Amino acid sequence: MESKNKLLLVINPISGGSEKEQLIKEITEILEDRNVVFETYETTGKFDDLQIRKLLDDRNFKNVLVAGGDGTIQVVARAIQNRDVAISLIPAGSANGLASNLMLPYSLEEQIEIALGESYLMMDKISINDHLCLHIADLGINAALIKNYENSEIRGKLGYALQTIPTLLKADLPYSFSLHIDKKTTVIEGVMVAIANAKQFGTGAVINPEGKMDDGLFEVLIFKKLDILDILKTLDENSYRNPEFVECFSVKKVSIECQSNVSLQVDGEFIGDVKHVSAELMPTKLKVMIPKKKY
Ligand SMILES: Nc1ncnc2c1ncn2[C@@H]1O[C@H](COP(=O)(O)OP(=O)(O)OP(=O)(O)O)[C@@H](O)[C@H]1O
Repeated sequence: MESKNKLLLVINPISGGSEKEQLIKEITEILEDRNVVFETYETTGKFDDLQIRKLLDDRNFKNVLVAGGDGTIQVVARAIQNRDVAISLIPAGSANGLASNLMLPYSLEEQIEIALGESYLMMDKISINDHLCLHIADLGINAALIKNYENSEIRGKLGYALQTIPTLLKADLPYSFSLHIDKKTTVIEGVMVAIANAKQFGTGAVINPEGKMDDGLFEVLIFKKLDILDILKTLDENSYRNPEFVECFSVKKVSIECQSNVSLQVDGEFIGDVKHVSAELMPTKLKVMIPKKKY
């Protein structure tokens, strides 16, 4: 009785700090115009993954269209687990890190066309200290900045900017990391270790130019110092990377020990201050709808 192509629209009403009434109205109009059978679920911030999982199991949806930020995409990906259900995106968060890697068009019409299209990517998933990572996690100065931002009153880009100097002053740089890869241990000093499935942060900084989200590998990048020129180069994907600034390993698994507690963030969410990080490719992938031209 249920249509195989029925779509579940998941909307986060608070993501990106913007009202969603107009967005819901526009999405609804486009889907109705195209005779798409769909249901809408608005997140509440509580047990959303369980609620969405129940909807997927009860109603046989094959596609979930997510209007939200990276946190909302995470919730939906956790609900999907290893089910044969695709995820498609309408970027509506504050940073939209994952969406920025998929080269999605700006227009809502085109985003929905991609959601209803045929092109998809089987995206790798990483488990990091038992947290799902789809995009980029990091250990060090960027995660410390996210922690301080989350504890501060001022939101948005200004909020981040205001936390930069105090974060740098408080940080005990450089950190000392021991990386264990394929039974080999490398001890290295740096300001940040990134564990990256994708190429770039939502800000546009391309920290992992070699990154491919469907190659069965992820990158571990050790940023050795805070060098403004080298940081600026990350804004240009093709620029030369100074090996004194960043070192990169492509892996399926890594464990990292820190000499003292270091901040960890996963897909933009601060996780905690940790001494140990264990990251491993998960056995299942996530089907993500993408534009026809390869991302
Ligand atoms: N109805 C709701 N009320 C309050 N919080 C909610 C609601 N629905 C979802 N959330 C919260 O929204 C967060 C996810 O937001 P998301 O990352 O998608 O957007 P964002 O604008 O990028 O967020 P942030 O600025 O926090 O990164 C989760 O912490 C989730 O618990």
